[in-house]
Amino acid sequence: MEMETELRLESSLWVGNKRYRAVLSGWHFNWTEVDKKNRDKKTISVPVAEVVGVEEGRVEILPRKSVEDTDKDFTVFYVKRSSSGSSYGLLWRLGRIQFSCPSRVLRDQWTKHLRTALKTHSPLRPNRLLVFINPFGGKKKGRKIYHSLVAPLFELAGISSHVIVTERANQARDHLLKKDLKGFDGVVCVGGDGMFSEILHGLIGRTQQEAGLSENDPTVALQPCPLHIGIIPAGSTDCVCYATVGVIDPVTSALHIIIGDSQPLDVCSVHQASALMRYSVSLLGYGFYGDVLAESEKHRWMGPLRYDYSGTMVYLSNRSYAGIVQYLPADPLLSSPRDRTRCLSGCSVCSRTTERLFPHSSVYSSHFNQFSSDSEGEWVSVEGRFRCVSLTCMSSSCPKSPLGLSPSAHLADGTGDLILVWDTHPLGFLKFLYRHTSTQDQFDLPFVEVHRVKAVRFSLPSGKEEEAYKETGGLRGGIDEEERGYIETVSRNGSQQHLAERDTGQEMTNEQKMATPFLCGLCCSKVPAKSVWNCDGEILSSTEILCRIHGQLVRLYARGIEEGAAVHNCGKENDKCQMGCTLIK
Ligand SMILES: Nc1ncnc2c1ncn2[C@@H]1O[C@H](COP(=O)(O)OP(=O)(O)OP(=O)(O)O)[C@@H](O)[C@H]1O
Ligand SMILES: CCCCCCCCCCCCC/C=C/[C@@H](O)[C@H](CO)NC(C)=O
Ligand SMILES: [Ca+2]
Repeated sequence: MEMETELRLESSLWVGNKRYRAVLSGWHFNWTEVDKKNRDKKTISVPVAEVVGVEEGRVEILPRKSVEDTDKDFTVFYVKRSSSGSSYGLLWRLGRIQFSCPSRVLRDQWTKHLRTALKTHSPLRPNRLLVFINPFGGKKKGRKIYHSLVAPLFELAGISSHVIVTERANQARDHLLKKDLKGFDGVVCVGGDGMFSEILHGLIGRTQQEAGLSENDPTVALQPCPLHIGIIPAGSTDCVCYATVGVIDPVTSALHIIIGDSQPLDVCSVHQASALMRYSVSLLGYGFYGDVLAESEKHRWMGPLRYDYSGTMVYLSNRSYAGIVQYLPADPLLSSPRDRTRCLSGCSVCSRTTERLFPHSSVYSSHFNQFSSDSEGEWVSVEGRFRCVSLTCMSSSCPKSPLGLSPSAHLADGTGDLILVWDTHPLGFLKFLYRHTSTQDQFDLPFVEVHRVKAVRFSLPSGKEEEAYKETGGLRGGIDEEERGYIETVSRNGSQQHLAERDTGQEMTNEQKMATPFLCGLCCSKVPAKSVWNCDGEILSSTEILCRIHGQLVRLYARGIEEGAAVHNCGKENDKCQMGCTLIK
């Protein structure tokens, strides 16, 4: 046995009847079979940060925990990447190896050193977690997913959890706003994007309350949240999980939580006049995405299928909406939404942002304010008719769209991508939508623009707030056979020239809007002149809004998409792909 520094340990160990040389040194723990011929020798190397737990004896945890406590054995549990990769990121599974030592003293040395190394190399591992389970999310399997797949792993890792199964919407948010959170290292939500949004609002709100900051003021530099958020996917849409982990898999997410991975995330605050409306991370969408959400709310009984049904109905309704979009461009020298890069684990663009936002290396101290009224002069303004206006702080990849709404967007660069889809022929818009499902560039279309931004304002052309319906006079968006929209030609240069044709009608209440059937633009004559905003799956009650991106406002137990993960055109798992698809790195 050799022991150089406190954290280096090397000795012979047995696994079954085979002898191994095991080494704990620096950041790695590895073991190599010794009696093999050189060319067959294989070393298994596990980063210490990915060791899940070390137990005395021969331990199994599945189907239930069993311990055979022999005094010369110990078991190491670690993160093992699954060979059957998934559609985007890598699946993580629990690896296990049982070692036998020549003596009890050596066994105790190994367990002690490994445990000390774990603490040293992953300081953000949680000890105590607050867990909220939405029992009604997705296929209503939240409780089962947590208790059968996640809780045994937390127990193995020595994490104590306080579990709350919610009984009403917003219970988790209210708890985080009001109750004592002392002693918790993080908050875990078991549910979908809606449940994540509750946690996000609760934690951001609580942090600002404690810092004495007003969430309503869009110019205030909000305080980053000290508690990490873990997402165990169990919803209908788990876009935030997919875009930050690369796979929708409760075990993978639980392992990221256990080892204390830390992924900062940009958050967009949405204001009306000087009041905060909501926060968004994945999609703030007006037009198509707002209409799909409003329509889908009427068909909740369909479950997750309601989005496909509503998407088709809204597409057929063939709508476009007038609006004025103003945006504050981000520094084009730092990155671009068209640079065809991808934000992967350890992304250098996001790391540089961390250095810029937190120059004194303490994430929770001086947060640099990226946004001030000095930037007022730099706003760019465009006006016209849009199929959709979308703002996303990250790629927003999801199983339906493996590369996402904006494939080169960054999780934590302090910016969002503003996607403007000008009015166009229905087939052009279908092409745009379809490209989200493949590797084809959805921005390489003449009626689409994408801008990397720090803030956005949206307003209706004068008079539009009072107008609700537009007489279409038949085919809309089909007047000009060109793909580039007919309205775009008169209004996209930012000169704020108003549309030649004005919408007419009167303002509807929200309830009326929700009750309005989606009328088909091909055969019906009246459609509403205003859409609604879809804010991460919630409908906003205002149309005219101001949005501001707050760089790295929250941290998730995740690490972004790991390099080497593959994406299939077909969106299927590697081993199930039947289409001979191209792999995209
Ligand atoms: N006990 C509860 N009863 C009713 N609603 C709840 C409860 N707990 C949480 N919610 C609400 O349910 C909404 C949807 O939850 P979640 O995101 O987990 O599931 P989902 O199936 O993905 O939903 P959606 O697709 O509608 O976003 C959330 O906005 C949350 O506020
Ligand atoms: C002809 C094929 C058309 C396919 C169109 C695919 C477009 C997919 C783009 C999906 C982006 C999802 C972004 C995430 C949004 C979430 O915030 C939100 C809440 O869960 N989900 C929805 C559906 O609004
Ligand atoms: Ca971003």
